[in-house]
Formats: sequence, C-alpha cells, structure tokens
Amino acid sequence: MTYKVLISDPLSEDGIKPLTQAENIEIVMQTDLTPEELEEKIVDFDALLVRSGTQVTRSVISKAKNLKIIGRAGVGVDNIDLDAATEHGVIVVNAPNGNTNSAAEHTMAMIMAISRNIPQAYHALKNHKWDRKKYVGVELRDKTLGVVGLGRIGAEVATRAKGQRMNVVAYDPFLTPEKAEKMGIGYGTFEEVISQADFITVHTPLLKETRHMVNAKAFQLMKNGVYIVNCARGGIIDEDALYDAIVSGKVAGAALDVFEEEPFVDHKLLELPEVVATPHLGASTIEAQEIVAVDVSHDVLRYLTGDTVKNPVNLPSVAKDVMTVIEPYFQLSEKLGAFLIDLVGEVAEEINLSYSGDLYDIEVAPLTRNTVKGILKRHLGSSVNDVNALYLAERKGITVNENKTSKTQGFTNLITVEVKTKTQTRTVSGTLLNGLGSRIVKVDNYSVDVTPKGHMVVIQHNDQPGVIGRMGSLLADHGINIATMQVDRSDIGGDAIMMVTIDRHLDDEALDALKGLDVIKEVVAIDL
Ligand SMILES: NC(=O)C1=CN([C@@H]2O[C@H](COP(=O)(O)OP(=O)(O)OC[C@H]3O[C@@H](n4cnc5c(N)ncnc54)[C@H](O)[C@@H]3O)[C@@H](O)[C@H]2O)C=CC1
Ligand SMILES: O=C(O)C(=O)COP(=O)(O)O
Repeated sequence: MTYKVLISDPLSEDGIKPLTQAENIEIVMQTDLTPEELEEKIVDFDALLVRSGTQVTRSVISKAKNLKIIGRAGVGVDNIDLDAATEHGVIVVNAPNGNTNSAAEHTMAMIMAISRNIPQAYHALKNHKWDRKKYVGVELRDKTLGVVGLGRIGAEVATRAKGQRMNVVAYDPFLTPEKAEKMGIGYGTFEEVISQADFITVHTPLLKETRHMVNAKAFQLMKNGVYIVNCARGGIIDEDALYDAIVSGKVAGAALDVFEEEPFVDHKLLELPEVVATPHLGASTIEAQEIVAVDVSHDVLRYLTGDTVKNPVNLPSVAKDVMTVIEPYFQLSEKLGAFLIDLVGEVAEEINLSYSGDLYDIEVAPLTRNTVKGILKRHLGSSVNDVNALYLAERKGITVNENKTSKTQGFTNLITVEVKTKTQTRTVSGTLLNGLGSRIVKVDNYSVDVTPKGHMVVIQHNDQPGVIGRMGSLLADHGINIATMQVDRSDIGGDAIMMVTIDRHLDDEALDALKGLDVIKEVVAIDL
C-alpha cells in the first residue's frame, strides 16, 4: 500500500528524508496552493504536512476523504481546526521541541533590537542619516523582564535574560513557587507581572483565554515606557490597543514577530517608528526547520504504519513505559467491545469499562478508546478510530464510564465491558494470559475460555441432555466444522451458554435452523 503525503508549506528537504526515503510513501510538495486549490488537491491524500502558513479548515478536512494524519512541523496548531480533525478521525501531531531554541534566540534578538533601536538606526544609516542622538537606547542589565507563559520557549527566554543580568518575573497558571525558585526568577499574577516589568514578552499559545490578554486594560497597569515583545502568536496582544499605547507614549517600543492576520505587507503598527517587526521568523533557522521536519516526518510514518505517535495534539499522549504495559491489551480490548455489541445486537446507551489486576494502577484511557472503537465500528463502520471514538460516542449520546477495581476474580489482569441498551445489560470479561494471548473468560455470569478470534456462535439454551448433540448435527448438516466448544450453566437444569468457534461464518440458513431448535433460547453469530 502506498500512502500519499501532501506538503503544503516549505519544509526542510533534509528534514523530510525519513519520508522521502520510505518505500511506501509518495510525496507531493506544493507550497503555493490557494485555499480553494488545497480543498481540491487534498481529496485523496493520506497525510498533510504544514507549518503556520496553511489554514487547515473544517472545509479542507471534510474534503479529505483519505486523510489520516495532519503533521504540523512546529508548535502552534491554531491554523488547524482541531475539532474538525477529531470529528473526522484525523490525528494531528506537531513537533513541539524542535524550534524552542530558535524562538527563544529570536525573542532575545528582538528584545535587544528594541532596547538599542538597532533596526531603526540601521534603516536611517542606509538612508544616509548619521543620527546618534535619536537612537540612544536603554540597558537590559537590572531591568525587569515579565514573561507571560513560562513553557518551553518562555523558560528558555527567562534563562537567557538572566544571562543579560535582567530580573525575571513570570506568570503562568502552571508555575509553582518551587519551580520559580529553582529557576531563580520571581512569579506573580498576570497583573502583578505586567505592572512590575520594564520589558514584557508573551509566550503562550493563542487560546480563548489568551486572545487579547494584553489589551487596553492591561496597558493601563504597565509602567510608562514599557517595551512589549510578541514572538508567540498574533492575537495575544490586542493590536489596536498596542497602537494606541505606543501613540500615547505608554509603550516605548514593541518588537513583533507575529500578527493577528498573516501574511500582510501593510500594517498600521509598522508605520510607527517604535515598532520593530519580522515576518514570523521565530522558527526560521536551518537547525529548527530540520529538527521539526524530522520529528513530524517520523510521527507521520509511525502513524501510517500502525505505530504509536510521539506528539499527538488531539489525543492524550501516553508515556512510553505506560504504553509498553498496555499495548499488548489493545487487541483484546477492541475484540471485547466488538464481541459484546454483536451479542447485544442493538445500539448501546451506556458503556462501562472496568480494569483490574495488572491494569489497576496504570493509565488505561487508550484501552477505553479502543474498546469504544470496537463497539462503535459495528454501528458506524470503519470511519471510527481511536481519535474520534469518544467524540462519536458522546455525539451519539452514549455514556462511557471507566473504573478500576481490585476484584481480579483470580486473573492477573481483567478487562470487563458492560453494555447497556434500551432493553438489556450484558457483560463480557477478557484477560491476557502470559504467553498464550487473549481469552474471553466470562460472558454475563458464565465462565468460559475462548480466544476472541474468528467465527463464533454464542448459544443460550436450557441445560438438558441432547442440546449439544442436536446443535452439532445441525451444524454438520450445513457443512460447518466446529473448532472449539465451551459450555457453562447457572445450575443443573437451569440456563446455560454454549460458545462454539467454527471454521466459517454462520450463514443465515444455519442460523435460522439453530434458532428453530426448541431447546435454544438465543443464537448469535459473531465474527471477530
Ligand atoms: N514565532 C514563531 O515562529 C514561533 C512561535 N511559537 C509560539 O510560541 C508560543 C509558545 O510555545 P512553547 O513555549 O513551545 O509552548 P508551551 O506549550 O511549551 O508553553 C506555553 C505556556 O503558556 C502557558 N499558558 C497557557 N495559558 C496561559 C495563560 N492564560 N496565561 C499565561 N500562561 C499561559 C502554558 O501553561 C505553557 O506553560 C506558542 O504560541 C507557539 O505557537 C513557537 C515557536 C516558533
Ligand atoms: O511553531 C510555531 O508555533 C511557529 O509559529 C513556527 O511557525 P512556522 O513553522 O515558522 O510557520
């Protein structure tokens, strides 16, 4: 099978070598597509690789019938409609570590540029003006840098600013006093940080909460003559408010790498001499571009070949040690879901998952998604995957509950799935036997021992002589060979279950014939 990968923003050629050198990948690099052309082009691609230039809208995603993965060679994913990707079962991955250093260095360059008017003085000199008085700057030493958002880049900027002998104070909802102390920086609320700072640099993602967080009200709290830096995302700073604050003299200078609307060639902020700007160059170094392209290429390859990705954006990432433990259960969990939904034969209203034994102390959310996928695939087909399983369950009004229990029922590990429908509640439990693979060990209250694989018939019947014989003859009459058989009962002469694995699918004729046997209460054919 060959996978088609579309690269719609300029990516490092060396960086995408993992993809170009892979055997089953066909790459199309086209970095000048209009939004309309992208919608047309994307239709039969399996993967799309972008930077910040391509707008991956809902409309693009819904046109992309084969799309499985969107790779963002960089950090910010605000140009990708994540909800639409999740709904369509498209995983989004990014490369969050590769450009941290470059973005931090660019931020420092911008801080230095505005503190010493370097671009303005350079521009004047290029225009034959030797002006030393106009471009007197300020030192960074002993000034306070306010860092808003102390993540990867914010923390690197803080460390570098300390090297310039600046005092650093930071605001980040996840910043603890211990971490601040360890880094040798101060901390405070957003308002405290921006009101103390001589320079303010923002390093948050663009989110609902961060959009225009630096606004007219925030400027009022700042010191007169403050400098503002944004190498994160346009939109974190309200550009109109910044313009007014510069014109009023509140803000002495601003250095901007990112803007609310990109790209552009005319912008009112650029008309102000106090503004220094670059066209979104924070990550544009040879080194960063190579690393992000390598990282994202590897994740795309991993996903297309069925491996676990390292940097998922619309799926919780799972630590490697956790994955090592739970990975062997993936097949079991999906099969249990598929088995149970076939057994109930109607739409689930509630799915309850219970984990015990070896799975008691470990993150099992990926197994839950996988089980729900197994269930929903029976209703919704192959478009259900790990990315959209929980979203689709919620949209269909199906409640999914996950719990851990110490009741191992004698097994070293046990997954129990319960499905509630309008008319019934049924359960199935499975375990992974060391070296022997998966087993279904319980169906409702009956104990069994069946490998969840291939073609099965689950028969509920009365516990009485002759049932097994009649069932066996009937299958033989239809040319169906029995591979294995398990029987259990509630008590002597009571309800009983028979789980039969057969060599081929139980066709409708044989199914109807089995249903016609008076000793049989329920027959379900299951293909796993
Ligand atoms: N100009 C450029 O070319 C580049 C820009 N970026 C942008 O830089 C920004 C930071 O990137 P990273 O440091 O890699 O991300 P990160 O995820 O490591 O850090 C973001 C930090 O912002 C914090 N945060 C979230 N909401 C906040 C709020 N309301 N107030 C204060 N802090 C908040 C988070 O807790 C986190 O610590 C992103 O917007 C990214 O897209 C990244 C690379 C290059
Ligand atoms: O990684 C990020 O968030 C960036 O903003 C870098 O954007 P770019 O890949 O240079 O278009």
